[in-house]
Amino acid sequence: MVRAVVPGLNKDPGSRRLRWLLGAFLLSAAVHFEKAWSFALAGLIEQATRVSRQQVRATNNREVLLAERERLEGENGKKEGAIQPLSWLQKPKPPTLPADLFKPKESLSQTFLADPNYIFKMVSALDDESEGGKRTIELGPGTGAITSRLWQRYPEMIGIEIDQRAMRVLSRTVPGATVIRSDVLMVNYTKLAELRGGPLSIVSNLPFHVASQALFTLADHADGVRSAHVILQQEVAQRLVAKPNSKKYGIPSVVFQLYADPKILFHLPPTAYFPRPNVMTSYVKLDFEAAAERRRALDVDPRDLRNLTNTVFRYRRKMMQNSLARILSCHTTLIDQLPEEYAKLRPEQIEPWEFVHLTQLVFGKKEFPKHFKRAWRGEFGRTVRD
Ligand SMILES: C[S@@+](CC[C@H](N)C(=O)[O-])C[C@H]1O[C@@H](n2cnc3c(N)ncnc32)[C@H](O)[C@@H]1O
Repeated sequence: MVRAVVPGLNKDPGSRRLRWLLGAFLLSAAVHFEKAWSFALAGLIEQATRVSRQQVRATNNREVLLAERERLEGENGKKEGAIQPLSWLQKPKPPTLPADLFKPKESLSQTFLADPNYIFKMVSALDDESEGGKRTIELGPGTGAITSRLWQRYPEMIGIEIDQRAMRVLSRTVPGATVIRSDVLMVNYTKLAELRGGPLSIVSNLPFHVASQALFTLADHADGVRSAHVILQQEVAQRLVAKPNSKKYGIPSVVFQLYADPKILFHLPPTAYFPRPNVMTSYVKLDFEAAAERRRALDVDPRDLRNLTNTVFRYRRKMMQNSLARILSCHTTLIDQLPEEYAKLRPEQIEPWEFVHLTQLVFGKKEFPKHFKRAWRGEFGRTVRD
């Protein structure tokens, strides 16, 4: 065959090797051509099969969806009607952050408010009257969901944020706002109030992991704080307002009902945030100004009051005489043993003002002030023990 294709090769005896090479080349070309052809054929077949499989799947989906729609329409009494697009069954998408924002950190409790209606309601509830709102302080402004609206109303406000990434975004979303990089637990609110010319109005969607600590920090600086409007987990909010003889009654109930008048203003569902928390939340007002007179009349060292409540609530199920035994034996107190009226009670049965009385007895403070008794008489439906 090679001789026929290249006739000149026959005459040259030295070209025998060349003839063999040419023959081998033509043979391998034929084999490769066949292989390539079968590959191409296999590819075409595979693609055709995939398309038909997709079609089958799509048909199945459509049938399932239509069947589901008919079922639901039947349940709702709508037997007939125009065919709706299949997307009607899809759940609404949760709100997302704009593409250029960072990934929220769980360790910083970064659940950002995403519902403008709740933000509007939150800001509307504020009543700071300082010049330009210079005493308005936002704790943890994050990417500026609240700040952008707050700043329009209070251009002299200050934000306190720990995350530098959030601060970078804030400098773009609310360029005019002043934000300090700090930990909200480390701020000296008394000093800040002095610098801003009076008690502060705090507003915050508090990071959950430090929410209680942040509130106790504010209580420690109660005279430097006018009010705190804060979002808390509903569970924590309910503990602030719980009354004696209930499961939720505890240390926060005693401290904040004495130091600020806590009030739940409204609740927010998880859908108001991105990412969604798996708990309900509440917007709470703590009115430190309204409770100022009472706070001053308490006449106890707040640390003593805290020490006592912490001790007794650590042993919720124990009677006071047992849980306080160690304090009574360790400290030089005005009393050797608890008065009868308290001894057999459990901490959850004792009202906030009675904890003040107890602190004064145990830690040797002044006589329980008469006007204080009057102020509290009947407020919790009980009369003062004499
Ligand atoms: C629940 S997010 C609220 C963000 C924003 N205010 C909003 O509502 O969308 C809490 C914010 O507090 C910040 N944060 C967390 N721990 C903090 C701390 N110890 N001190 C200051 N800011 C903190 C987080 O970085 C985050 O921006």
